[in-house]
Amino acid sequence: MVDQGGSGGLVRPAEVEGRSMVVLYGSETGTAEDIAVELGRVAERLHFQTTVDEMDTFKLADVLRASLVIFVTSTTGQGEMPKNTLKFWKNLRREKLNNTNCLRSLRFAIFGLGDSSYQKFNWAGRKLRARLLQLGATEFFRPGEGDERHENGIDSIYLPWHQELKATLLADYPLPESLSPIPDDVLLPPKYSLELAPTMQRELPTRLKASDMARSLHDDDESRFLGSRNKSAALSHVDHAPTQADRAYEHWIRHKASFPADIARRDAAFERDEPQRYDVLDRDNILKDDPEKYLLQPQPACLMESPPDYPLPIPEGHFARLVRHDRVTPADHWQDVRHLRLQVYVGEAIFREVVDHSSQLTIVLWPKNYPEDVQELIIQMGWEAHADTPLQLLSVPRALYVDKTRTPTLRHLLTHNLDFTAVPKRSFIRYLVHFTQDEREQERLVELTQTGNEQEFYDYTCRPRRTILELLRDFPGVKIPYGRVLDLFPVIRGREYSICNGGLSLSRAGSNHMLTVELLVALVEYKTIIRKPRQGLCSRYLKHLPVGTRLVVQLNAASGPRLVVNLPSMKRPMIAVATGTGIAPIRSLIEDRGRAAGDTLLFFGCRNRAADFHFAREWPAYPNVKVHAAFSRDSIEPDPATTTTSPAPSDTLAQSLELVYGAKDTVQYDSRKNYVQHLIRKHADEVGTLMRRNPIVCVCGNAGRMPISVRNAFLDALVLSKVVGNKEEAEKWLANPANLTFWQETW
Ligand SMILES: Cc1cc2nc3c(=O)[nH]c(=O)nc-3n(C[C@H](O)[C@H](O)[C@H](O)COP(=O)(O)O)c2cc1C
Repeated sequence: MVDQGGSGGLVRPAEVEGRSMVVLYGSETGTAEDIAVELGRVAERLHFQTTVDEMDTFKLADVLRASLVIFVTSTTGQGEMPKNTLKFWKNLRREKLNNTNCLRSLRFAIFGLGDSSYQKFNWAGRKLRARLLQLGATEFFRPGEGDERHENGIDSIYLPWHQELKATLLADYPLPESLSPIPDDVLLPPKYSLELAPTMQRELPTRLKASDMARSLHDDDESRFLGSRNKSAALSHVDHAPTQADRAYEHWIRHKASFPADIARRDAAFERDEPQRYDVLDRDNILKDDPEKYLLQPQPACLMESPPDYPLPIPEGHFARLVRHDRVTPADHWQDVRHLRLQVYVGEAIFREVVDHSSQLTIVLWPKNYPEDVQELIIQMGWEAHADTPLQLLSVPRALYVDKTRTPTLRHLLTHNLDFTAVPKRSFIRYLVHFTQDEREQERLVELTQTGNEQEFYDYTCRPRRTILELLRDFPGVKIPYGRVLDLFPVIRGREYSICNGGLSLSRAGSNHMLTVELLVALVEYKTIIRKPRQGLCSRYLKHLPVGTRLVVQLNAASGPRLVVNLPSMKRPMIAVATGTGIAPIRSLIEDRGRAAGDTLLFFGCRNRAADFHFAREWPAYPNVKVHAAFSRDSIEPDPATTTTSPAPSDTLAQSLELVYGAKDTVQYDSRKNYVQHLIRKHADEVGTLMRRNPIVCVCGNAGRMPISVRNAFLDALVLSKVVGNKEEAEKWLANPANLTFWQETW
């Protein structure tokens, strides 16, 4: 019988004086964090007193207290440090530390994670390492650089690196004779823990327990209100009786710091109202202001029971409500793209900032799990008896947002906080060996994670994008103790999207300090060898999200320079390149710059004119915006400048490039394709004219090849339009910030 709390029969690391390890990570989407946690486990097995945490939680002085420090960081943006390292990194870069040798007592190792399709491969790790060495720190082990592009992903480099690290640690920091390392097959105590709440606490939320998980937020808050009213009545014998709706609403507001109560009261009417379903058609310019509404298909029917829209206590979060949800690509198109509109309460300060400055914003949404998936997992694991019992959380991962004013249940954590539809990591599978009595299952789980079987592990997990829930279905003997869920399951992370509107369309509903934020989201769906279509958690969540759903979101400034700061910046010419949903931040910029903006050249790439030429009907409303669209799957349209006896337009271009470069193979030019880079070359004269006028140049869309091809096309266009004489000069010209302001947002 597996111990459900999961705390029996554990071996703890011994306390050896002066033997301590700190593992600090910087991570955007959890990969580096996972590796840091695994390295922490390695250190614990070698009896180091170990701490694993985000870089930003540590001061330099704290770092110096540990005998050894391992840094694990991914690279984000264009060679940038992850968000949760920025404070630490800023401290480390202070000028006054230069030439002080202040880190001479620090002994460190570093593992960087990156993707070699980015120009600045692993730059975060490299920058960090260079600075640590500059400040006198000593590297006790060679640096590692994992590459997502490698055949087996980061593991191809990480696995041998961490084996070697382990051997180095044992050799250079030997254990006292009385101690030996804790073997890999022995279970360590959980890092995070929870237990059933004491009976008194359990009694308070019984009304919550009894209610259905799919209830609305109002019901939920009402229960919470009634729960807390019972509690205060028991304590003070005072029982007020305001209307339930008012109390529930007040309760909701008071718990959310970023939403000032006075604004909340004023906006109470909005909260109670149904979302407006019909346009007032006699409003001026309704068709012009909202043209996309009249092109779209009806909102898809919600086929699944939605997760409850309980608001998570997200730091610096804002309340939002989904007010429109449309699929914008035809049902038979390969890609399901959604246009969402949210009303977001931001408070006066942020509202002013957005109105006064630009809307180069991103929005972060936290997806949730569907009740039917949660129920399946509960049954599969045999957690029915405890699923709705209030829990006491003793220690939780940093990114787990739970409302401290209530005792959550296991079902609540599985719905709102834990991601069991993620692809299982190796450490997860290794853990499971302890939780099945079936020898064949144990054998198979060990086999999957053994050194040398990386290919098999990838074939089972990453390639088919098998989820944790599916893996658990394959191993019915595995029964994870509920006490281990925080240790085993990854935390649901927010997903960041560029907003796709700006200017007045963002802030016109401004009387209540409410922004109307639009998103253009391509739902991620894969076909793999597993028959069931694969979906990312957020895509699955968004796909069925009904209008009216309430969410808590974060708004962040997008990376890179502010492009619309004053009138002169709006009057600057702009060359924008976007592919697919990369048009989102560009549309936002175009709306911000308004109709009197400087000349704008937009190169847009998608598959078909009819299916995914997003916002096509809006562009003619902007007199200074000229659009060149490349439809990669439509046959190339005939160029009126050429006759049937002339070479195809692309061939003509190839010839002119040959003239410039002297030989065909010196340019990466594919004469039979129709992508944005080909249009940039084709319209080199227009590009050159704007390039001469100190433009803003933006590239948004897929990471990987696209930005590199676009850059090459710009180099060619600079030569073709005679801005410079040759490609070397073009390289220098493009790199000089005096010639242009460059902004890239790729993902
Ligand atoms: C938006 C974005 C930007 C990225 N930029 C870079 C980059 O400039 N250089 C690089 O080597 N890798 C880059 N990567 C790859 C990540 O570093 C890599 O996927 C890593 O495994 C992510 O780890 P994390 O989940 O801990 O953040 C980028 C990934 C994303 C999603």
